[in-house]
Amino acid sequence: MRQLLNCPAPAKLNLFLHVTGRRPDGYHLLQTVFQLIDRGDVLHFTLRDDDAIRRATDVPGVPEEQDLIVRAARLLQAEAIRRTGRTPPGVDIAIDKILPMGGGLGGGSSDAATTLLALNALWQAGLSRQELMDLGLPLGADIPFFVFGRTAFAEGVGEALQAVEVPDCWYVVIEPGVAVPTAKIFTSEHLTRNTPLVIMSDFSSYLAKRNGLQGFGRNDLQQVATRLFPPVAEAVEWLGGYGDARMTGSGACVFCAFDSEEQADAVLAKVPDAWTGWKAKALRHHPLLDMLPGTESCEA
Ligand SMILES: C[C@](O)(CO)[C@H](O)COP(=O)(O)OP(=O)(O)OC[C@H]1O[C@@H](n2ccc(N)nc2=O)[C@H](O)[C@@H]1O
Ligand SMILES: Nc1ncnc2c1ncn2[C@@H]1O[C@H](COP(=O)(O)OP(=O)(O)OP(=O)(O)O)[C@@H](O)[C@H]1O
Repeated sequence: MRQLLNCPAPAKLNLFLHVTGRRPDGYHLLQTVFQLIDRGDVLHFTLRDDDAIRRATDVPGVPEEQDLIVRAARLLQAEAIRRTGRTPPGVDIAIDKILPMGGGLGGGSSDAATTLLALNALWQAGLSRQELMDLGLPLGADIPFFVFGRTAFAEGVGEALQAVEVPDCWYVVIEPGVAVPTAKIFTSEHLTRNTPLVIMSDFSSYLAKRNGLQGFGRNDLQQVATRLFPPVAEAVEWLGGYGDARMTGSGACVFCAFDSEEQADAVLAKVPDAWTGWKAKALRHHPLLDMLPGTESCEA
């Protein structure tokens, strides 16, 4: 019987995001804390009788050949052949796309990371977590974090990761209804690229002192995104009435942390109809990691 695996691809929030410099290749040096949350896409992997890799679901605006899921699967297949001399079986990959594209929630990157983790197990390709992170990085700066799979303080372009403890909490997230192209924000002449460096313990001791997530640092991409995309500015302003609301990634989504689910529910009930709003719980680690390395790990 052909093996079917159903695997989660959770979203991330950037609790703060500082742009600290720019590399000669144009990529930006960042400092950020990545937080996984319990909302995301779900991917379904079904092995094939041949060696083809196919996407089984149409994703509007993303041709199959450009889909990060397909590109990640092909990269891993080539690496598995190089290592073992054998071609692993092909796979059909269906996707329940929940996360908005251009939302700053890292949906495409998380899909790609889940593909790497799931196929590495399914194919018994034997790559270590670090090797999967290295393989994913050229496809997207957020992919190593999703493979790493724990709340993390990140530097470099997001690939230098250290696990960090943050308090459990709930988030209200607003989708302002626009898609923000990441490159457009990073290439803006208005972007500040010289935020002073912090060290991880600055963040940790701030949390310990304040006993909560509100207020450390800022998102340096927010000023540019809100100027170019007014609905993002409106969402920041509205949610800011209930706490320290800020944008995740390069936008468009805006979030605010709450200590309890009840507090999150109370704010969610007031979100204007023009926007999509939802709540999510902070995850300490990626749900797939409980399940790996055995393929039996994914919910079948
Ligand atoms: C802003 C973040 O969401 C923070 O988590 C990520 O750094 C963005 O990661 P991503 O969407 O995976 O971005 P990529 O697909 O790697 O890059 C898209 C484009 O954004 C710009 N980019 C991205 C990441 C980075 N550290 N510096 C950049 O300048 C580059 O122009 C790049 O061509
Ligand atoms: N499987 C995929 N899911 C979503 N987007 C994909 C996928 N494959 C490729 N893409 C491309 O990647 C772009 C960014 O999508 P993604 O959902 O990762 O955005 P994002 O949430 O803004 O990410 P980030 O937080 O990393 O900036 C999309 O606009 C799309 O063109």
